[in-house]
Amino acid sequence: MNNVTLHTLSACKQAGEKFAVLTAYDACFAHAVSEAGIEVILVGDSLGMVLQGQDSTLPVTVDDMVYHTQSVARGNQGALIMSDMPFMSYATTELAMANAARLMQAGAHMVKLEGDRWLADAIALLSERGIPTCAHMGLTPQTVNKMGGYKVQGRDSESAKQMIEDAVLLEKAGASCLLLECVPALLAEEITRAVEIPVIGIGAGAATDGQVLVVHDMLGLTPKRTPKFVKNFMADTGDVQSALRAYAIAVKDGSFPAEEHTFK
Ligand SMILES: Nc1nc(=O)c2c([nH]1)NC[C@@H]1CN(c3ccc(C(=O)N[C@@H](CCC(=O)O)C(=O)O)cc3)CN21
Ligand SMILES: CC(C)C(=O)C(=O)O
Ligand SMILES: [Mg+2]
Repeated sequence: MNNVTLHTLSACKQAGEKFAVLTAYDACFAHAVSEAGIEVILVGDSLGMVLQGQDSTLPVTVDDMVYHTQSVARGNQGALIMSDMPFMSYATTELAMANAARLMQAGAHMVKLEGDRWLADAIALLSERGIPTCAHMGLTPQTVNKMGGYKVQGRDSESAKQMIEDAVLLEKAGASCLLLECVPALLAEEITRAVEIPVIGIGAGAATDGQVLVVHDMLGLTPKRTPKFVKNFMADTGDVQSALRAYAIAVKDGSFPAEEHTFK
């Protein structure tokens, strides 16, 4: 695969072609995921739960994210690397600048921040300084204590309207990408149409421009109950490389996510 850039993702959106995203936290998975034709690798702070056994993403540090981003960058074969900024590492614009710089120097091509309109200042600053950003909206796991659990967001008309406005506002502030987690499919579709930047979904229906899953979930390796939006691609394939390819194909041909993976 040729090197994937932000331009590749925008071109996908314009052509109506779907792109695939998976997490990877180490060189081995980064190699396998990028070789399978998956456009974007997410070095997610979900590594706190998946690798460290924590019960939320809050304990993950910038040092953890730097270590895993460096490992992923060494194994990567041409995918775009997006790294999560962990809890409180972008609480002020100064913190955001210093910590995003560390992730970019570790090998990220873009950083992801969780929030809504309050992210505008940090996104504007990072973008002006040459760091592309993805705004992660909807279910934002770093605010699990405020949300009172991992719950679908944007179900009432007021919060849905607010989410659409905030998505447009963050695009205007300079966001290069959006990620929508656990929102009703119709709302995700409306947001995807309302912005020109590519939109990645997880538990957000089939209308977003890209789809993401945690790689351990789609390989059936997660010991706990997995969320509704997860499909085990290992079940019908039997080996890791085939499962990764089957996921890439299913995202591109629109067969994943299906109705059963989607919130109404
Ligand atoms: N292994 C793993 N996979 C993930 O997708 C993931 C992580 N870890 N850690 C960080 C966050 C946490 N995420 C989660 C965790 C639980 C639900 C969940 O249980 N959702 C309910 C929806 C409940 C409702 O209807 O409001 C579900 O039934 O799927 C969703 C996202 C997504 N991320
Ligand atoms: C679940 C995805 C979107 C994420 O942010 C992560 O893996 O940390
Ligand atoms: Mg995350």
